[in-house]
Amino acid sequence: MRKKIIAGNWKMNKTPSEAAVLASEIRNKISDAKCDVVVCPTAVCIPGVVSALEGSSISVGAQNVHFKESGAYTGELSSAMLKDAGTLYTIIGHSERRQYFGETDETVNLRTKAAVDGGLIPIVCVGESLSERENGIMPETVCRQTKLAFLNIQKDDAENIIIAYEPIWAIGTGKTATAQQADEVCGIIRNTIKELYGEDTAEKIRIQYGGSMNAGNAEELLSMPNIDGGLIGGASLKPDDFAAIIKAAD
Ligand SMILES: O=C[C@H](O)COP(=O)(O)O
Repeated sequence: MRKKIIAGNWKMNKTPSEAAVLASEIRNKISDAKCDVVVCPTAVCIPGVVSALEGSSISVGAQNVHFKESGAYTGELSSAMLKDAGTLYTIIGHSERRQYFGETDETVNLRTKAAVDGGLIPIVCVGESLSERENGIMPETVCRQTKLAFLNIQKDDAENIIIAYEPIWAIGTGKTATAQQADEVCGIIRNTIKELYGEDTAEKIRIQYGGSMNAGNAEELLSMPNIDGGLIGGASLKPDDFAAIIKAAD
């Protein structure tokens, strides 16, 4: 039985002081979660959020990580920096990074390796666009993204990586994949992991769904056999809604 994992991606929202308040509000609402809970604020908010959540069971994640350890990479953050600041997870390859910041399957793989080597748990995002789905190449897209993200990742490390399936057409649109659609794709991703590492790894790895998950639809999505959690955008900024999603996961 895989433990569910609910992660909030706060994206480019909240100032450091607002983020610390939000973290405290969330902490007050979910003291007894049975699933893993993660919040991912912007990098500048990490120290305040880490301190607001100190002593709680909620972990902090980053929204990205660079693949080099240090050097002339203006504006970037290494695994070591994030780890030292108190983060345990990092999102990698979110579709917004792929769409607006030139993220490729190759850089997603480099970042994934750097995160693993630096002791961070990657949350690797994959997902098809609407036109890929409509043209019948959704399976090819998610298989390719998954295979390339895991290139040169050892089996022992692979099983700890989290994969987030996020159909681009469902992100921030209010248009959720049906539970059946989401489960089907998470199953395709799990099969890809089985091809790469074998059945035991495929059974252990956790696959989240992300894309307009909210308090109303979380229970159905999270009850599906291949969905092990959620990567939540908008609803993770509302403590009551985020708490309701965590309750649905428990
Ligand atoms: O990382 C989170 C996803 O992009 C989902 O965002 P959303 O819940 O606002 O649709």
